[in-house]
Amino acid sequence: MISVTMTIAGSDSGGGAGIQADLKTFQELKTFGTSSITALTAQNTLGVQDVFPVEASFIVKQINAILEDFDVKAIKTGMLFSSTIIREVSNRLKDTKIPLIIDPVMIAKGGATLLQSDAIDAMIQDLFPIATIITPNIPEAEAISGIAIKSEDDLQLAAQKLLSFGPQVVILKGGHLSDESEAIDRVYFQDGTTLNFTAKRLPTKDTHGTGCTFSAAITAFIARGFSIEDAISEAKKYIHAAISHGLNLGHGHGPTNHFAYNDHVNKEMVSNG
Ligand SMILES: Nc1ncnc2c1ncn2[C@@H]1O[C@H](COP(=O)(O)OP(=O)(O)OP(=O)(O)O)[C@@H](O)[C@H]1O
Ligand SMILES: Cc1ncc(CO)c(N)n1
Repeated sequence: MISVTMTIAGSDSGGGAGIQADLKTFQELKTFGTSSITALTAQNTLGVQDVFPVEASFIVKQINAILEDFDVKAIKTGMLFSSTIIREVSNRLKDTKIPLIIDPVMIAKGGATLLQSDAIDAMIQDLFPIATIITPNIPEAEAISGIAIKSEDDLQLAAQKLLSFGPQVVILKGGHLSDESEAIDRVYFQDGTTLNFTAKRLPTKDTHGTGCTFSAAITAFIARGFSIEDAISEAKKYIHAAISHGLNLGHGHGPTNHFAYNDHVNKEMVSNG
């Protein structure tokens, strides 16, 4: 039977990030995607024009509607916007035992605020202790850990600090470390194990929604029963293919190509998984 996935995130009217990226990824990875929308954004490849948050109680109503009807196998969160939303969502999820992947979305590529600055504490206190995986990029890891990341040693320190907040696994996405020819994602487990997932850095401006897509792909593979390590490895292939076969749409940071994994990478993995 097909596995059910859920995303709790904001809507991107431009279709490249947020709920839209998540549902496209869930679909391409052969899971049945459901969603609880936390905020509307008026957004395109050039930036975010406005944000309209949804009432926290209505976000929980959407989650209830899904969980009361479906056997959800994995959940991801994206844009959560406020401390009230974070508290209500974590309160609803804390006893579910469903694997939870948290993409701690804070700022859009154009600079718009997708998480109010006073909401970081709520994320640390309420959401990270119940997380299976958190997937910060470098600026997010810096804001959450309070450690400026300029070197490999800083990365280690920040990762240890993030692990101390309680998630089982921390993925530090290297997409934002400058002058590297490789896009390295470093994975840290509570038992001290670390793994690096490396791919060639692709020279493109069309990276709108890469973080959303990567965490949604991890969520889909976990829902289908992959181990955490295999889910990350395969999600890295999904996002790399999606960036390399860009669609050249819009006038700013264009969206990635969700068809690329099945068209160019996956030959039998999806039917076997
Ligand atoms: N130019 C690139 N070439 C190859 N891989 C990339 C590139 N940019 C990002 N990635 C990969 O895409 C994934 C998402 O990382 P990224 O750092 O872009 O997330 P993010 O900053 O959270 O994205 P967003 O701005 O959508 O929130 C990671 O696996 C990262 O290594
Ligand atoms: C709704 C939404 N969520 C996440 C991101 C981060 O890419 C974005 N730009 N918009």
